[in-house]
Amino acid sequence: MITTLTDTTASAIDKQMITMRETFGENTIGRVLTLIIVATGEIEEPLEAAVAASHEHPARVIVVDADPEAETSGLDAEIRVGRHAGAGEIVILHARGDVLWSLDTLVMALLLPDAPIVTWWPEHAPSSPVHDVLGSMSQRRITDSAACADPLGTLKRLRRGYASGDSDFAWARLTRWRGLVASAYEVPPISTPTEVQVSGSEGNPSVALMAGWLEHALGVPASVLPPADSDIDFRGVHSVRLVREDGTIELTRVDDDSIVMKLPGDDTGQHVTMPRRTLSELITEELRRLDPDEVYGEVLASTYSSIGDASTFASGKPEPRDVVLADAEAVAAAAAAAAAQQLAEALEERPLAHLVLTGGTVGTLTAAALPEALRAAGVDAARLHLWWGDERFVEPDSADRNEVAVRESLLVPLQRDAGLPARNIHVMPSPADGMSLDDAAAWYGQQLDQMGGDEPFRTRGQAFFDVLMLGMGPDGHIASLFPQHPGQRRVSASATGVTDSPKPPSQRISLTWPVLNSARHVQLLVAGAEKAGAVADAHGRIDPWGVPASAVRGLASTTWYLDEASARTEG
Ligand SMILES: O=C1O[C@H](COP(=O)(O)O)[C@@H](O)[C@H](O)[C@H]1O
Repeated sequence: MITTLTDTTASAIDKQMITMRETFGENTIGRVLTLIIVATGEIEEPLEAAVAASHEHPARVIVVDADPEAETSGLDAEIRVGRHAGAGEIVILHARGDVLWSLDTLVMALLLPDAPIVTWWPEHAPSSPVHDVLGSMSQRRITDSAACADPLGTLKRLRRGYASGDSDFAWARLTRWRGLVASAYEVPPISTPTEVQVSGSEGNPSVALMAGWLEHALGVPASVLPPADSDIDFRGVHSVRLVREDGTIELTRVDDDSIVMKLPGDDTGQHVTMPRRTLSELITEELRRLDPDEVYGEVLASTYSSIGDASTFASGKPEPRDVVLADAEAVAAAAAAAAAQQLAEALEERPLAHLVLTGGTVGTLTAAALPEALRAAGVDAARLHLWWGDERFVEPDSADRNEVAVRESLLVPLQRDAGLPARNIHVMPSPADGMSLDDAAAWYGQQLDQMGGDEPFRTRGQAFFDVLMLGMGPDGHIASLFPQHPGQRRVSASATGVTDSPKPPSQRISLTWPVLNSARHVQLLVAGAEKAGAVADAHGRIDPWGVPASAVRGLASTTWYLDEASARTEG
């Protein structure tokens, strides 16, 4: 039985499910878990797999089909029970616009009480599943890097954002391979291989993980080679070779259903049935074990042990340019006019535009110049969203707050005179919101992830913010990312709590490198001779650890708005 609800709510969905269950005489007692599937449009294939898995793991399946691009807001739902839902029950949520803001509350209202929660992203893996708004409520988080646009890039991002409880189908596809390799290896006399080779399709994450696993387990470097027979479509791993003193162990996939295993001294080899695994087999296996797969985490970490270089987020983008003006007021006026123009252009292309504000002396002056600049550029403020690059974690009305510094000059006039909705002003939390610093940062990061989708924050090809304004301290810090400060190492979440800030107040919230590097246009707003040294340093190579201001770039442009004093280099 399938029922459709249009423009509905969580409580209406819940009521309808109870009615349908009563009609069918079913109860939820037999359901062992809630499976959340996050998809965009392509829901039938994962749904079919989940229905198949439900025979072994009766589940409530909640499919979240989110459309952040929709111009209207609303929620439609489809409820499937009985033969359309296998041994489970299915709720499909088609969420648009503002509804995405309350996705967590919406899904929470539909969870099975006291049952484990698993979230599965069949495509578009978030970089840090545990920080995703739905991932954060789940014990188990399943991605499929092979189904993403850039599989190896995705795997690296997942490594950055890994938390215990994450798993990926590129790893699950190796379970049988790993079993066979281990049993072949254990045939006596056991000796450490001198050479390890994995061949498979280029850019395939299972191939990378197989090589990583062998290196991790055997302590021998594994080389990755293309498949010997390039005419055959070898998805994933084609062969594994362990060269030992007594001969070579070789396992080679010969077709979709089998592999040939050769042991030292056996040139013919034996056929072993090992069919490629279907999506339903993969999800069924994942649901079988809800405890964390720590080996996956270890292999992921050792495969990409050197991923930590924040400079990768800024590299490959257009070189910055300088605009030098007489003084701080002129800098603020020019930057505000340019930002207004860029926002107007953004609104010609998209329904909403996103501006990130900054604290600091010139940032505050620029914000004060914005209402007039936006009016002159014809920007519809009702379609603007305002964010902050950083905030001091102090009481909400403290003069130390970056938001307080622009309240009267920007926020009040834009709301009063230009129709900026209060809900579009995304103020960072303060201690009065009742959260710890870390929870407040995580909360803000989730607001961003929810609004922007996770993908734009981690890739070089897309942007979420239209204009990002940044002040810079004399030490070269931007937002609250300070030179040589451990706070800037956190890149898995969108926002981070910073303690022991070298500049008071000591507790702050800051956007992180990948998010700061997700803007179309970046403006650095600087004035004062005391900043000339940092300006010169930041114009050198990209060096996030030493000179944070060097490591943020926009996809379309990065402009340094400087007064003459800060632009002056000695000699
Ligand atoms: O503490 C901060 O400082 C920087 C730079 O401020 P400035 O007064 O030297 O211009 C600012 O960009 C940041 O938002 C703020 O929190």
